[in-house]
Order: sequence, then structure tokens, then C-alpha cells
Amino acid sequence: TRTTRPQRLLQAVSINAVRGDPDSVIKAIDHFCKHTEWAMNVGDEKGAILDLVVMETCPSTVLELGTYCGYSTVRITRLLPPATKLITVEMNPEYAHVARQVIQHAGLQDKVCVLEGESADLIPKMANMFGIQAFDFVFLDHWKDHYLPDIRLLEDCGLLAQGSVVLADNVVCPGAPDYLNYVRYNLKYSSRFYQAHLEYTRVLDGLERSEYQGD
Ligand SMILES: O=C(NCCCOCn1ccc2cnccc21)c1cc(-c2ccc(F)cc2)cc(O)c1O
Ligand SMILES: [Mg+2]
Repeated sequence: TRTTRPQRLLQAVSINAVRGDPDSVIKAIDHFCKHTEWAMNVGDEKGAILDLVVMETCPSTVLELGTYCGYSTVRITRLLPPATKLITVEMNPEYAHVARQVIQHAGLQDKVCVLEGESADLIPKMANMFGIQAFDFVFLDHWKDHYLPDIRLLEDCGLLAQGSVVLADNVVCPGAPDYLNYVRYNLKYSSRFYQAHLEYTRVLDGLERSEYQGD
């Protein structure tokens, strides 16, 4: 059987990126997606916004829902100081396997834990699994109709604290209307929209940054 798109993306990384150099991994994936085959990475335009939000948050604990091939995992982790940990959740074992190899190629494997499973099952176990209180930064990039139930679950599990920042990809395309409505009109959040485009296209998309105001 033919290779899968994630396997072809990984091959482009192993051929074109320098081991231990996260920026070359990012560039190799963006080049592959622009010139060879589109893939649903957050991409370079939205990725630059992600970088800025991560840098201004200076998080110690990070959760990502939706690893895919590890592109945004590498983007975020390369900006984190040494003692920090990033937990990323992927439900597709094949994607998770590719992501671990992409993250390893970038030399960031010691700062990342790739968890396989569904967010709804894993979120309630995270406090005990990792001995954490709250996440300083959460990146939502999984099923768009799970953004709302999962941010509610994070609240209920006490995994958001005052100042926690939740950044959501694809709030325009494919879209997460119920999630947007919740974070924009709920006093528990201070929310703002970053207009951009769907990765590697001219289709409108954007990121929503929502800061938890505390209970
Ligand atoms: O669908 C997308 N992402 C989600 C993947 C599955 O995620 C499933 N998944 C991953 C962890 C996880 C944990 N628990 C449950 C489900 C969980 C996604 C889709 C598009 C897109 C836009 C236009 C198109 F024409 C076609 C596709 C763009 C994006 O940037 C995306 O992120
Ligand atoms: Mg996305």
C-alpha cells in the first residue's frame, strides 16, 4: 500500500531538516506543504501568531490537543525554557508515531510527552498523571466540535487558573461557532480574534486567544 501523508511529511523532514534544529524542521514541513502536498499543520502565518502568544505567556505547563505530525508541538516547545513540559494529545496512533519522530528530529523529545487517546478520557487524569495544578497555556487544534466540551472539562477539572491562556486554531475554517460564542460572551474569559488564513491557502481563518479570568 502507498505511504500515508504523514509518512511522506516525515520523509521530507528526515531528508531536508537538520537533526536537533527545530527551525529547520519547521521550514522543511512548510516547504513540503507549500510545494508538494497540503497538510493540516497550523502553518507559517498562523504559526507566527502562535509564537507571539506563547512568548508573551511564558508558560511553564502547556497542553496541546491535536498533535497531528508535531508541527505546532515543535513550534511551541522550541520557545519553552528548559524546565518546562508540553503534553500533547493525539487520538490517531499513526499520527502519534510520526509526531514522535518529527519531535525527535527537532531534538525536543525530552520536553514533550505525546499521549495517545481521546481528550475527554485523558483530561480528567492529567492532574494525577503529571502532578500539575493548572495549565498556563492550552493550544486547541483537534476536532472542532470538541473545543467547547473540552474547555468546559478543563474548567471542571480545575486545570485552568487565573491568567491561563487558551489559543484555538481554525475558529473560522473549518470553524468552531459554539466555542467562539462561549469564550466571547462568558465573563470568565477575555477573548480576542487574530485574523489570518487557512494554512498554505488564501482562505480566511484565524486564531482565538481566550484568557481565563479565574473562578
Ligand atoms: O480537523 C482538523 N484538525 C483535527 C484533526 C483530528 O483531530 C482529532 N483529535 C486529535 C487529538 C484528539 C483528542 N481527542 C479527540 C480527538 C482528537 C483540521 C482541519 C483543517 C481543514 C481545513 C480545511 C479543509 F478543507 C480541510 C481540513 C485544518 C486544520 O488546521 C485542522 O486542525
Ligand atoms: Mg488546525
